[in-house]
Amino acid sequence: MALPHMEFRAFVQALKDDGDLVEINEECDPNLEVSAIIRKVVESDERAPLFNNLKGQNENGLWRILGAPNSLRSDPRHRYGRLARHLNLPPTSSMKEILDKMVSAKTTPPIPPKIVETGPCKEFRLTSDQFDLNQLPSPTLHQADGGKYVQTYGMFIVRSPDGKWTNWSIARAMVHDKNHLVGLVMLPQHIAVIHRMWKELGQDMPYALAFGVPPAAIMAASMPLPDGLTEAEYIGSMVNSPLELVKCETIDLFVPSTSEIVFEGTCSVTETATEGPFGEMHGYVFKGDSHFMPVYTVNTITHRKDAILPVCACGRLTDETHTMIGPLAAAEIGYILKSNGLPIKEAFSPFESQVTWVALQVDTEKLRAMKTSAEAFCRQVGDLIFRGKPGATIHRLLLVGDDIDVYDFKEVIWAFSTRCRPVMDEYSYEDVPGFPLIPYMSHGNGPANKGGKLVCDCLLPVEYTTGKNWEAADFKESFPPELKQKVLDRWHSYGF
Ligand SMILES: Cc1cc2c3c(c1C)C(C)(C)C[C@@H](CCc1ccccc1)N3c1c(nc(O)[nH]c1=O)N2C[C@H](O)[C@H](O)[C@H](O)COP(=O)(O)O
Ligand SMILES: [K+]
Repeated sequence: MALPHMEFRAFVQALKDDGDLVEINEECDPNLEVSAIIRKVVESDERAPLFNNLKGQNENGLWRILGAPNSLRSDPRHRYGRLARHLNLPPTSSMKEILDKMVSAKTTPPIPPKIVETGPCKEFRLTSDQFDLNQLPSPTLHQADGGKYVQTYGMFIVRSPDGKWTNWSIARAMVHDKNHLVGLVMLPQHIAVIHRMWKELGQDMPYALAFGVPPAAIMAASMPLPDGLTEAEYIGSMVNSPLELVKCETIDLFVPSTSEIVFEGTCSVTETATEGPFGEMHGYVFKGDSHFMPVYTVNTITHRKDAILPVCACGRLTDETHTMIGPLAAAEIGYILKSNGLPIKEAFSPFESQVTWVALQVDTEKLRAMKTSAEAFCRQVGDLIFRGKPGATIHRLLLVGDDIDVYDFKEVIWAFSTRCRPVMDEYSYEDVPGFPLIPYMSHGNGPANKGGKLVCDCLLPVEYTTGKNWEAADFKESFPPELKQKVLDRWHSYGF
């Protein structure tokens, strides 16, 4: 068996070996019961549930479900262990180490994938008359959802008409009927950019939807990497070995050979159907909130025996939409700012902001050397991020000083609450694209697709000129080192 970051089934085994899996062998109903269990799991950072016995499985075991594939572990020492396993990092890895790994391939040469003849994803093949997506155990995730969201953690594979750019990404999709899905295709996402290219040609867009792909691949699929970049090569470079891909049965695209399940077909560039409502990443489902979205035809399904469908039952904290979308966007945002010469050290999206904020730790010594003003610096950061794609889902950028650990929300909210004077220290952006899925946008007072963004300056004026002129009134900063050491040494003998 391959390594966990390179094969989904090995990844599930690794979770089991870590004691991070609960196998449920009693029959469970994909209509809400499965999702209710997953919801309870992710709201308490419990072990990942593997549903081995679903109502509606077919004779070849199509399909089982793994819930909460990339959510949090309750043990603080292994908090991000499931994310670490996606990248072949130690389960004790910090979020910084995980995100640094995700940007590590920016500076190493791409490693193209290797095409292989066949693979486990080809064990079984079903043509469109041999399956019904409503009969298979497609899960209903929230009672007010508009359909069965079978696609929440699979990877769409689409390619530009000239064949030069193959994009891998996660985008949601629900069952429309026996052989069709309808899915969210929205700009500035690359799946929508490529869909438009096919629309201009007047040709339906070939797609593959691979479930249970190599965990390292699904991480890159969820990251806003640059336009034109082919994730397969990026991931190869990140894991320092070529991904193995196999050709689809009916279209000229390639999928990871160890994928659990592969849907193949075309995405219409003319036909749409109602999509949603869906219990989304910000924690809401608005009744009747559906939109017309493209229809995907599922012509063929290939799969492994007893294949596993990974499912993200998203909503309130903490699931894959929080552990991946915000942090991976923050990683890309941090990289963009640094490569533009700005003095940014770390970037993270706090879960407590429902990943609508990114906190940026500033190297204030370098900042002072810039001899810049707060306004100029904040505008420089805001212009670079809010006018680009990686910032699409982020509505607040918080600039904090060297003393603030952006991976610790207590630190971030302390700096924001005490160093950023409301209005005066905030720089607004009303003329940039907004993220229409945030409730104050989709169901708020202003335009859903435009504006509503801020750069919040949580640096005090002295940090721009002469440097920090305070001591934190806390154990760390308000006592001489030898006294602190004495207290720590004698902590138990005092009686604590
Ligand atoms: C990890 C994850 C990521 C997404 C999504 C999901 C999960 C679990 C859900 C559970 C399927 C929910 C939904 C969140 C909605 C969302 C929309 C647009 C941006 C971010 C989130 N979803 C995406 C969705 N994107 C849509 O366009 N469409 C989607 O439906 N994403 C985010 C998406 O994968 C990232 O933005 C990637 O950067 C996209 O790749 P790209 O930059 O276009 O090459
Ligand atoms: K991507």
